[in-house]
Amino acid sequence: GLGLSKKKDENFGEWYSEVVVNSEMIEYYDISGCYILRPWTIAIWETMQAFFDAEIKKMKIKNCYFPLFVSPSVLEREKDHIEGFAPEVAWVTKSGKSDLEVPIAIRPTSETVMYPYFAKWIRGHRDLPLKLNQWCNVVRWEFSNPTPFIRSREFLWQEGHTAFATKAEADEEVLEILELYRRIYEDYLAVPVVKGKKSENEKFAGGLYTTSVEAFIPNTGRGVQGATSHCLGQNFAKMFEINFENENREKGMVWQNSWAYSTRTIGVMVMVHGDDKGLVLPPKVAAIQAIVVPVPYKNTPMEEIYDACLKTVDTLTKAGIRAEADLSDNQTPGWKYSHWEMKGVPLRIEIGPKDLEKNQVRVVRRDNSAKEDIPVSTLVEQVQDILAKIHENLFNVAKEKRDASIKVAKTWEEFMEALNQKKMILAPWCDEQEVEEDVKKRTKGEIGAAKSLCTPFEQPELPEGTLCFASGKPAKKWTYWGRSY
Ligand SMILES: O=C1CCCN[C@@H]1CCCn1cnc2cc(F)c(Cl)cc2c1=O
Ligand SMILES: [Mg+2]
Repeated sequence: GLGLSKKKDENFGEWYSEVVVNSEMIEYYDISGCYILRPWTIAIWETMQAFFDAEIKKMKIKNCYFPLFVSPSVLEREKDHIEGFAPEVAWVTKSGKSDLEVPIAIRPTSETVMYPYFAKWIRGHRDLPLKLNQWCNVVRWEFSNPTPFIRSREFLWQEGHTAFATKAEADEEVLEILELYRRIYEDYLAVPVVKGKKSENEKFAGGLYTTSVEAFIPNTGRGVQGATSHCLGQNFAKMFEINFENENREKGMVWQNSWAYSTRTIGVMVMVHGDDKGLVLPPKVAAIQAIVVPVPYKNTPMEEIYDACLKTVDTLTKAGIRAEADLSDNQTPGWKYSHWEMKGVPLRIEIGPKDLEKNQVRVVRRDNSAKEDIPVSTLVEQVQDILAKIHENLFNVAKEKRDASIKVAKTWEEFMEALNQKKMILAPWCDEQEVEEDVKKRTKGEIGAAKSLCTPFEQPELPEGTLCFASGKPAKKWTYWGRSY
């Protein structure tokens, strides 16, 4: 029957799998780590894509499309860039019955695909800045436990690749894009994130520095990297000889960035807002924001009620609200309530005989189950207002839970206690790489080691003489630590 068999606070992993399937977002597939993304998912992806695509167009970034396939010589251009990643590269080795002369890699990311052409297209300073983005899929044959949206062998993303004459321009764009990622999480998905800088250990090895927005899943006590914006410095320019002649005819190498968010964003939203009745959709990304359900009463004529439902949908739609009516005649109202709650529709509007009499509708919120009778005359503005309140409430509840999961630790004991309480830890750190390596070793366990999540741009006061929680050396910064996806 309807309803989840697992509870979020009791069996999170199975609860999550059930929610993404029962809400009709995901269908499992016969190849491990691959999932079918159903329309309920794609509607969310398209809403975020519409926002992000419009924003990067304002920044004069142009969309392009590079091939899925990468030749080995190009992929392996820089040994140290990929040596750690080699095991997750997927290869095409045959066509039909015959072996390919040379196997061809499927892109896991597109630096090595694009940058030989950046070198060809960039000659003089007039060719700069070159700012490209592509919406595509990538394949990484990961072995750690696959999780729909969060960790899959193929996923959808956008990857931006830009080249500038100066570092200052690159630095500025890194943060402009990071702000767009914060807006995707906080303004669309109602998920609070922390903006910060990755450690030398956790940054993109091929780059100069990495910034990210970090989310947190209180139920599992794990951080999750929400999106990344890297400054690549001139490393790839050197590797691929991407240089240009500047105004005074000097040869210079370009300064590059690369940045991405993926369908992982959707998994974070499900984990943060979902409950024991199923998915809870933030209104901005809900394909249906209000579902109208007729409530028949013994012998009242159904036509009147159906007409009122269709009229309500029409009124709301005209006001730009995504509304639909569920007039299916083979399910009871109760069944419909459970079905649309499972799919996370933010608002349900019930219309029965007494609602007709009083020329009102009954509105029920998905986030807090609040019920309210609303006169038809003020329906549009009140529904708009309630949808805004739902977003705000989802964000505030998530932020409270996230903040309650943060513990400040100044000693190793405090750190370990908080880690075992599934917390995200804010600790003073000496910023030494081997100390981070040591933290990973000392926290290794079957549920994974702790690592640095980011050094938040918003730094609390660091009193003189504060010592590193792990090494006891003088601390240089406050950094978030935790287990992660
Ligand atoms: O995160 C982004 C933003 C968008 C463009 N790319 C960068 C860095 C990607 C790192 N990375 C991540 N995963 C990888 C997996 C691989 F198999 C290989 Cl060969 C390389 C990589 C790899 O470089
Ligand atoms: Mg990876």
